[in-house]
Amino acid sequence: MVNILPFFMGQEGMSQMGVGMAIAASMVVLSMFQQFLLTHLRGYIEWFIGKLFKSMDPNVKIRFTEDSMDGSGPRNHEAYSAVETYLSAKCAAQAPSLKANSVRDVRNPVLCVDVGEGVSDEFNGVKVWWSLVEEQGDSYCVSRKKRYYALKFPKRKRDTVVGEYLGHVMDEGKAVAARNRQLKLYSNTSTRDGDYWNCIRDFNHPAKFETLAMEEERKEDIIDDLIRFSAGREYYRRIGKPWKRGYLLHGPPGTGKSTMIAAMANLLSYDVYDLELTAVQSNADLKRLMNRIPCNSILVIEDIDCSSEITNQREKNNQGDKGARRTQEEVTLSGLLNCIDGLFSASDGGILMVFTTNHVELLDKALLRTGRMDKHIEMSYCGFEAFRILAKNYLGIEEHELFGRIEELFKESRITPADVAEELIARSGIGEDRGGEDCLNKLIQVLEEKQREEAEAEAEAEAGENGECK
Ligand SMILES: Nc1ncnc2c1ncn2[C@@H]1O[C@H](COP(=O)(O)OP(=O)(O)OP(=O)(O)O)[C@@H](O)[C@H]1O
Repeated sequence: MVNILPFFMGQEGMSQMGVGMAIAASMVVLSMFQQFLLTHLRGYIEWFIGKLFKSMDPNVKIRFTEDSMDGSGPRNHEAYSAVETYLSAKCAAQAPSLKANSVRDVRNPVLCVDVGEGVSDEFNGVKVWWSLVEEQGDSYCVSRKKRYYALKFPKRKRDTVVGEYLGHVMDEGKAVAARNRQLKLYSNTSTRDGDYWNCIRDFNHPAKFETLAMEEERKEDIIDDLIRFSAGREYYRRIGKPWKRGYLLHGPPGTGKSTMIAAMANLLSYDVYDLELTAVQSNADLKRLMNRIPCNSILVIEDIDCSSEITNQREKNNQGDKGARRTQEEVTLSGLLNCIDGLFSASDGGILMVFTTNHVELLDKALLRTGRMDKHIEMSYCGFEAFRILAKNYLGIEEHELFGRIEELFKESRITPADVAEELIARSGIGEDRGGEDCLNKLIQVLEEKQREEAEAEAEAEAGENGECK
């Protein structure tokens, strides 16, 4: 192709055009440089101003992120959940806008603040402020929003907040979560391959200590003991003993032993491991089962006297009638004692053992001793104080003119709380619907009847004795 530009523009024109192009190019380079410089300078200035503001800010901020998107792993989520549960109680009272989250294995929905909302808290005189923040995800995952709880507190209180308050939030959050947990009931199953625990169902027994018919003072003593036990992490660590405690509930049938176990589980929020001793095949299987009981659980062995190998075995051994017969394929008293002694719980929580029997006199003394059965509770016939609780539970009656007569009768006749409950329950639609007063009159009749029977039995026994004497 022929270059015709010099023909039209001449040599001078050409050199002017070269200068123009050079100027244009340098303008472009300059503007690019300016843009580059400005962007970096702006970034630097922003960073500097941010730093300056931060250094002037009298508060410190800590983030608790929702999940491990930042690579900090599952422990991060544990802290987030603990904060959320801890704050749920504060939120209910303070936050204007709340969200209810349904959480797996938790009975009630967990309330939390809505995004952008906050709640305040106070600890040892230090006021702190919590808020829930939501941020857009990073460039790789823009659609995924990132959430975190931001804790703001005064810089000068850093030691108290970091050193004490955060530990308090974690402990309290975990404790609240444990309290709200859906309890489970487990039972042992025997197979050809050995024995194992089977979750039968959710444990939803409604029994509570408030509704348990028992003298107030004894109830308070038991509640106090249980609460001290469940909060005994430091105590058991200090004295160097496994975190476990044994209860023996003894008394006639229908005096509330099973009801008390349910009340204990509900009070402590412990799962229940109901051990059917007669179904366990050997000492080795028993040991395996016991070792699989997690902390924060109640191990229940009901009617322990009904296991023939367990009751007063030492006496039998001394007489030599059982020792020779015993093989490895059965649970023995010494096997049970070893398992109880070897039961070990981690420092995360305790294990409560509860044994029940209708015949405490049949139990071997080795089983009854402290360390195995630390607290013996006699569940006995219904007294007037216990009756008052039942009347309140079943009839909603706290005072009545018939109470005087009932009190007198309770002094003279023996009736179990289960039998009293049976008389009072009729009003709640089970059986014929009687009024509260009718129920009390019926109870009086039953008590009078019992009194008569007991008097007759006594008279007969006396007559028998006199006859023998003659
Ligand atoms: N102390 C009590 N307080 C409240 N209710 C009770 C009490 N004792 C018994 N009851 C009532 O009687 C029923 C039977 O009681 P429970 O099964 O707890 O007795 P138990 O002592 O375990 O009997 P068993 O030795 O036969 O197993 C319960 O469902 C409960 O309604």
